[in-house]
Amino acid sequence: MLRLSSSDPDFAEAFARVVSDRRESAVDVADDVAAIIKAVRARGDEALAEYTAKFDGHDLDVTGWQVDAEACKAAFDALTPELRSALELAASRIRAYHEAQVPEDRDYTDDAGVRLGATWSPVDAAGLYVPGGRAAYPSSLLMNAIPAKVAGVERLVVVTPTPKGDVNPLVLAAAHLAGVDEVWRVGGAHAVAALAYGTDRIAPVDVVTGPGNAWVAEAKRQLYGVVGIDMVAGPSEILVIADARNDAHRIAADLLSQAEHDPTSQSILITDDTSFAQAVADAVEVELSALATQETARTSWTDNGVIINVASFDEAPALANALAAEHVEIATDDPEGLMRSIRHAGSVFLGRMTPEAVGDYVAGPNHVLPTGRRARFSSGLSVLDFMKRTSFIQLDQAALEAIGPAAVALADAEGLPAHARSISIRLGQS
Ligand SMILES: NC(=O)c1ccc[n+]([C@@H]2O[C@H](COP(=O)([O-])OP(=O)(O)OC[C@H]3O[C@@H](n4cnc5c(N)ncnc54)[C@H](O)[C@@H]3O)[C@@H](O)[C@H]2O)c1
Ligand SMILES: N[C@H](CO)Cc1c[nH]c[nH+]1
Ligand SMILES: [Zn+2]
Repeated sequence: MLRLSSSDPDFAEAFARVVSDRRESAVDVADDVAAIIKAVRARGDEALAEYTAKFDGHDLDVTGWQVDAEACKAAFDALTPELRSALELAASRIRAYHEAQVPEDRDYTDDAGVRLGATWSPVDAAGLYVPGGRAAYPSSLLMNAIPAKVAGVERLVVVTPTPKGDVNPLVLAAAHLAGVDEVWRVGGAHAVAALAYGTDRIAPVDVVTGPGNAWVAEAKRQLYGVVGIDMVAGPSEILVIADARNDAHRIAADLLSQAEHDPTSQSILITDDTSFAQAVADAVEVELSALATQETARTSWTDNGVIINVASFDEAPALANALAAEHVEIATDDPEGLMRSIRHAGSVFLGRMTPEAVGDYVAGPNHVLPTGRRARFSSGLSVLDFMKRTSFIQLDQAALEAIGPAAVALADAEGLPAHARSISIRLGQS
């Protein structure tokens, strides 16, 4: 864990290193991922089976490539009442939030008499990546599938790794609840490549969404263009801005909630109180020792944890904007005031009673969020990621007379006479 203070003479340099040393660039997987994609494109299911044996330790021909709808329903029916109502609460809150994102078509006629507008339509098929390496993620299944359903996507295809061949029943139950059409027991970069190019078994999709580790995130990045993607959602990260009025153990728990995802996850604390900084550092050690995920969380905290002391929270927005973290928790007296100055963040959690983890499961907004500073230019998964917009234009003679001559002039200026002619021929000009 790195301790920094904004009053240190070399702070700017040290902080710049924190900003640039993001995990996805630190873990250099681009070449490995390119080779995996090439193999899946060339050898399809054969390559999928090989990588699954290598990374997940099971033989797909023995354990089965796909989980059928009956097995998903059976898993749902077998849920304890407590888990069933938790899953249903999560699903209904996620659905309500995303239903409000459905865009409206536009259709209007402007002053020149030109009819203009746009219609929204869903993609035909969506590939939903549900992580499953170190932990299983039924919550990510809901976060992927519900907005896709709300958008009106017809074919929902889940890929998820099942290490050692063990399928997580809650993932299957969530697939049943969300109305997923196919569940394939493959994960990693190879699963993303299969969704993009298709194989003999898996028909290709139009868009691949969802979170994953460095290999999954890099595969989506490399395959963008072959297939649509939501954004690059890699190893989790959290920035907590907290004052000394917080309980140190609560803040430590928040930092570790993201550290436990992945050894390359990152947790950062910004505080204006040196004693509180030390109290949180000590509390992290205590909280760590009680975690079943201790090994991963400890590696993440040791390698990528940062505590930054600032003289005043006025310094925090500039630091937060440079970090552009996936999650920003603001546990200060005026969280709203700080949020207004933070422009680059995947999702913001306001106040002392809003731990990030509540957003991971049941708050409603999507937990699939950009990492690796990509909140500078991208947003969390939404209904719009499963839709595209088609504009339309309609003119009559009067409208063409009104705006056509300008188009003719521009076409002539561009040296494109056929363009000019296709307009002028309708204006009665030769
Ligand atoms: N940003 C977000 O919105 C968000 C949301 C949820 C989870 N996450 C992240 O998802 C990730 C889940 O990771 P996970 O590992 O548990 O599951 P995962 O499903 O993302 O990855 C596991 C798969 O990675 C592949 N893999 C592992 N080692 C490999 C190697 N050396 N070479 C090639 N491929 C390899 C294997 O196929 C394995 O099945 C975490 O990093 C977590 O932080 C991010
Ligand atoms: N924090 C993750 C996004 O980075 C989402 C998640 C799912 N389950 C638990 N957490
Ligand atoms: Zn989480």
